Amino acid sequence: MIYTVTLNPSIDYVVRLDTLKTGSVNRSENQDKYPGGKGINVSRILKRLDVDSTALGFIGGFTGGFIEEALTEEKITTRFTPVKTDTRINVKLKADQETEINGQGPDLTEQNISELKQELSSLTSDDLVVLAGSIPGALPSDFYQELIALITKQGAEFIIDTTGDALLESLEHQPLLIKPNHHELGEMFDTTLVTIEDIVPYGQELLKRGAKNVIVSMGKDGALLITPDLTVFAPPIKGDLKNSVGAGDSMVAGFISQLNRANAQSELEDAFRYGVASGSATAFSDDLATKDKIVNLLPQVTLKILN
Ligand SMILES: Nc1ncnc2c1ncn2[C@@H]1O[C@H](COP(=O)(O)OP(=O)(O)O)[C@@H](O)[C@H]1O
Ligand SMILES: O=P(O)(O)OC[C@H]1O[C@](O)(COP(=O)(O)O)[C@@H](O)[C@@H]1O
Repeated sequence: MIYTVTLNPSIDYVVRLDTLKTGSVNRSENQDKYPGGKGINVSRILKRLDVDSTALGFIGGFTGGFIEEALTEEKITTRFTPVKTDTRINVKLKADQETEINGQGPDLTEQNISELKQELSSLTSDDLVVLAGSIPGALPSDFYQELIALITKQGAEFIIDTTGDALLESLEHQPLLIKPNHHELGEMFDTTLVTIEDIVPYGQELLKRGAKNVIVSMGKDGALLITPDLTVFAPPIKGDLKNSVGAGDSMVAGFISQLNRANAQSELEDAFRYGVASGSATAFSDDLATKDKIVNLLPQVTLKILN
């Protein structure tokens, strides 16, 4: 079974307007509300690709209720830990540029924390846990380390999609996949990465530190897959950008959807192909991508083997 853990879910409130004038009253053209948070997005795309998962995490208040209902409507299994304060609302402003305001996160009690850990207490070596997104301020910054200890003790695998020290500290526990974007990768090493030649050595460094596979996403400039046996570049697919929120999560989900854990080279290449199609399909959609959109883009994915 695949479990996704979203410690800090959100309603993504997408507001579309022509231009955004700060310091003035702006009128939106239209707006939408979507269940969000990185693990939840992974569960939503997996479902669309006919792969079941169970969504875990902290959820609370009327905003949490909206998310649970939306996921139930999409037939996604949830086993969220209920908390007293409201799940955050993240504001995504789509004007000539995309601007995001991501909220803090709910207050959590010791009881909430142990209930979430309890959900991870009966994993087996057949299970894969996706840890994705920011850690709410109410939790210690090394909270993912605590979850990783629980997961690996039971022989389950994990994928982690987060940033900074939380990501770097996870590497020695050999995540099956990590997927920083090139800005996040640069920040981790206190540098700026632009070209493929800049990025590859840092991706390889993440492998050396323990990651089993690394994808470095580069937004409209494509993506790199770096494994111990191959380095592959996927040039960007051309299309009209509608919404880049969730493109990275879609890429992770597309990749996972094709893994049957044999880890063969061709399997990783196919998984990467699905990842790229899923990321781009979401970038070209208002909400997360549909299966049709992903499958239609697959023939446009080209892979350039760099070694
Ligand atoms: N404007 C775009 N055009 C084409 N593909 C895109 C675009 N934005 C994102 N993608 C695809 O989705 C992937 C993930 O997007 P990215 O923005 O890098 O992730 P994140 O949301 O984690 O920052 C990219 O590597 C690319 O394959
Ligand atoms: O947990 P964080 O880092 O605040 O990110 C949460 C936000 O990221 C998203 O999951 C989108 O992530 P990506 O664009 O990286 O795929 C939104 O749904 C959500 O609002």
